[in-house]
Amino acid sequence: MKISKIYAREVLDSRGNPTVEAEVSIEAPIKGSKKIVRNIKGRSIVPSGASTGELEAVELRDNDPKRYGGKGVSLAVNNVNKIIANQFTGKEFNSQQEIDHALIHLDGTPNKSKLGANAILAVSMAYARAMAAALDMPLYRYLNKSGKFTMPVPCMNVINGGKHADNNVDFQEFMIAPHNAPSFKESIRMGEETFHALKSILNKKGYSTGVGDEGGFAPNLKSNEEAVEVILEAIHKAGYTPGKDISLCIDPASSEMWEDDHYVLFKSTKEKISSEGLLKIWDSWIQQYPIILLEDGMAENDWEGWKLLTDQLKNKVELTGDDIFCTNPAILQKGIDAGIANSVLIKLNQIGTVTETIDTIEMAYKNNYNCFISHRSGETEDTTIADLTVATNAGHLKTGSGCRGERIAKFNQLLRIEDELGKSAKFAGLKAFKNQ
Ligand SMILES: C=C(OP(=O)(O)O)C(=O)O
Ligand SMILES: [Mg+2]
Repeated sequence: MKISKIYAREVLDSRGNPTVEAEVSIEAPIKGSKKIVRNIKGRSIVPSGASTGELEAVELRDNDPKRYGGKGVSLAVNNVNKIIANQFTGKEFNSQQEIDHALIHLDGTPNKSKLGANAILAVSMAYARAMAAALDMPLYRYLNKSGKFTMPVPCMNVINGGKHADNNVDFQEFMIAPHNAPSFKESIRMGEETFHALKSILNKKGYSTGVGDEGGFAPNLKSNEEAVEVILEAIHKAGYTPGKDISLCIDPASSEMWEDDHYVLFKSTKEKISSEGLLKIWDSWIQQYPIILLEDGMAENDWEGWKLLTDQLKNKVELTGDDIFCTNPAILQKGIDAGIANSVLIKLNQIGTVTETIDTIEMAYKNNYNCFISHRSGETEDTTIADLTVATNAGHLKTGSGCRGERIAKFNQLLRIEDELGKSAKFAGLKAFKNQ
């Protein structure tokens, strides 16, 4: 189908920073007629990270201090409106791969630094939406290749720390995974009930119930362990059993704690820890607490630490690589060859096209790695990741928790998808996680 228009504008993300929204219109034939066409428009918005991996595709920002402190996206928007629109309007593409490879070629750099991954991904995702609409199918069907659909366990980030909150908690994300449920709908209910119980526990203890970037609470606590302990208390208070009904996932975002050759608990005690020391912490946490997934347990530049971590814990929990892989198939291949991690975090804007994201997912599956689909800390109402999770049968995703609209948008989209699929979609449950 032919592209009739491509247009981008600057809109806002959940931190109030500008980001790129693109609209792609295509000429779709009306059923039964080859000549009469209708214009179908797809629209999508790109999210933005704060604790980013060094090798992520380039998010093009203006660097003009007078606009959003240098974070404007007018260069990326112009690249869509001037360069991509000029090249692609009137052109016909036969598949998502074809347009995405044309975008990669037009950019011509290895990390999408010329046009910006934010410009490229906005167009790639908007094209996917336009195509899905033109083919009269939901996005999750358009992105699906297997004919099978799985509803994911929502890993809900209920305590925020690290770079995502102004508190004293060093580790970035403390998530609950309500896996002992018959459906996504019930799983979300269990998660939200726990979230509400956590709020009342924090209140009673005199802690703040203000929230961080991803919607989890962001209290000042006595220690990082206390974050886990109040969550376990909340699971009990909500009427569930930790480990049996709801387990924990942790993303300490270790790259943020990495300084040359050691880690620093940069927000609490300022203590310095070696890779071996950090591994000891994870090993004892996994023995003490019902943790089923540890993301970025080591830093992106500490491949030796990652190897130690993988060798010691790969048969116990899911070890997900975020900053270390950056959703990049070439880097993931290196990780597979080196025996690092057993799961990969999937963020569309780390790599910059829908096609490359799916390439990474397929490579992971072929090598017996899990895929954990993820939002960014700067999000919008765009719900592409909800459809992507169901389409790729990833079985689990993280998209924040209970009280911020840009996170709820993904939950609501998953509720819609489950409702629409009815019995044909199975809830992933605990087996979505490696080693469970
Ligand atoms: C979602 C994350 O944060 P950000 O979007 O800030 O990279 C993460 O580190 O997994
Ligand atoms: Mg992470």
